[in-house]
Amino acid sequence: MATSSGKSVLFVCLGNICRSPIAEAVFRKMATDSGEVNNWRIDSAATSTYEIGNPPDYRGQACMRKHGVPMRHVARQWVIDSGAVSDWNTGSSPDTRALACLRKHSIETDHSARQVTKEDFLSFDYMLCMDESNLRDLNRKTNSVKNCKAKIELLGKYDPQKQLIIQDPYYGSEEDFEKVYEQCLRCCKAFLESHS
Ligand SMILES: N#Cc1ccccc1-c1cc(NCCCN2CCCCC2)c2ccccc2n1
Repeated sequence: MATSSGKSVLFVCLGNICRSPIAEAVFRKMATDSGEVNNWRIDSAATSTYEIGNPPDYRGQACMRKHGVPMRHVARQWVIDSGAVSDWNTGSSPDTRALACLRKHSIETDHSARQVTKEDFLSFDYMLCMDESNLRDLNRKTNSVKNCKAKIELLGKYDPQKQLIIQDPYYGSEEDFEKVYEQCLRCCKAFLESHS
């Protein structure tokens, strides 16, 4: 849950391995560079169960590395790989101070895809999705959520170049991931500026 002065944004797409992890990483880097990252809770999720637990698509990771944008969405595997000697924290996320340290040194960390939960609708200020089918899926899910807090919008609504839809690059090429990156750059910049 974000602090009272904090704001929160959940980026959403179909599988949470292509578009929304890129949007999350781009927004986090912008918020970090502008000194505001500690005011924000930033996350990403899927409308589907297609890829739960999987890392971001390798084409998206390559695109992020090329642009020097650390990709975070630290997963359980971070704890399992480090192999805690105790079982005190099995299954929990890494300590936020550890995350901050990783982030500060632009150390790339793992991401594991997750599906949007009912709690997300109650705890995020914004749920920003990529295309009309994400919007339909999210709005349909709100039917079973009482007093939804989140403002559900297309991330493309913030694009100064008015490209409303961020197309699914899953069956696409490196260029299609580059286009997703450019759109996320424009939209996240405008969204951050209009909410700072
Ligand atoms: N669906 C669609 C679709 C339609 C047009 C363009 C792209 C996609 C597409 C397809 C994916 N996985 C292949 C099908 C998955 N299986 C579909 C039937 C249920 C069992 C799972 C994606 C996976 C991750 C992120 C984005 C994806 N996007």
